[in-house]
Amino acid sequence: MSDLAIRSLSKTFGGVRAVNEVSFDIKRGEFLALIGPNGAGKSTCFNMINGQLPPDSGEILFEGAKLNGKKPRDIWRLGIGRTFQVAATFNSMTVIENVQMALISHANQVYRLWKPASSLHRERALELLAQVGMQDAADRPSRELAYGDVKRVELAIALANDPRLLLMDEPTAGMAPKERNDLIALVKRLVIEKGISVLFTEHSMDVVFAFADRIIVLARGRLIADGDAKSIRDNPQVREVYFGTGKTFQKSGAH
Ligand SMILES: Nc1ncnc2c1ncn2[C@@H]1O[C@H](COP(=O)(O)OP(=O)(O)OP(=O)(O)O)[C@@H](O)[C@H]1O
Repeated sequence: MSDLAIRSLSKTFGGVRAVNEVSFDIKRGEFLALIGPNGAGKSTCFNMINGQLPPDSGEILFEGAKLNGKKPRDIWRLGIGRTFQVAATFNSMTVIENVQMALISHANQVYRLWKPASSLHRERALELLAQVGMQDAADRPSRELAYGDVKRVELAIALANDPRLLLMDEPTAGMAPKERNDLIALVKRLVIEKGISVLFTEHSMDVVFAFADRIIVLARGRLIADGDAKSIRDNPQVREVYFGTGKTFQKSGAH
């Protein structure tokens, strides 16, 4: 069974068909990239899957259960995580406190208990920080972190919820090429180790072609291609969409 099945998903804003009859699947443990030029409908697609935006029509099935109409919190509780822009309180806490907060919140959601102890979940938080290579920064104030390190902590926070599917909308936005590569390599390793599925958008084609198991391409709301790196690179329609907007697959960070 596929983890996530998207069936004929559509969304219109005014006269714009932002997402137009889009269908695709994600299998368990798959690292799937969603690409496409600006305005292709990627964010709209993400926001329908995570419950922020109701679809006009179509179905979203997670492990066979329908997600349409569910609230973001309920979708999150079902095991679909996402990387957020960090919370307003992020800078006022240490790195480990931020991860502990996420663990406390997860425990509260799942077991309905609340124990406001600062030592709570410290061991598990350290484990999560180790998984993203940030254990040595555990007791540093979060406000001192470099941008790439904030992204790693953000990932640890998302993992605190034990997701089976992780949605990452432009996780490397604003990062230098080397940092992008490192973050996506890290996510790929976690995908393999934990057997979770990831749907992500990324503007650097180098990164997408190097790490994604499969790539789906949106253009003007429609899905125009679905395949591995080679088939996408060689797809004439995909090439036209990118060359037509002055973008190439060659440049790192091309957008
Ligand atoms: N809330 C909204 N109201 C009106 N139009 C919207 C809204 N959100 C998106 N759109 C339009 O829908 C289309 C798809 O936008 P979307 O943000 O999903 O594309 P995208 O592929 O994520 O683009 P980008 O790469 O620039 O982030 C665009 O034409 C956009 O202007």
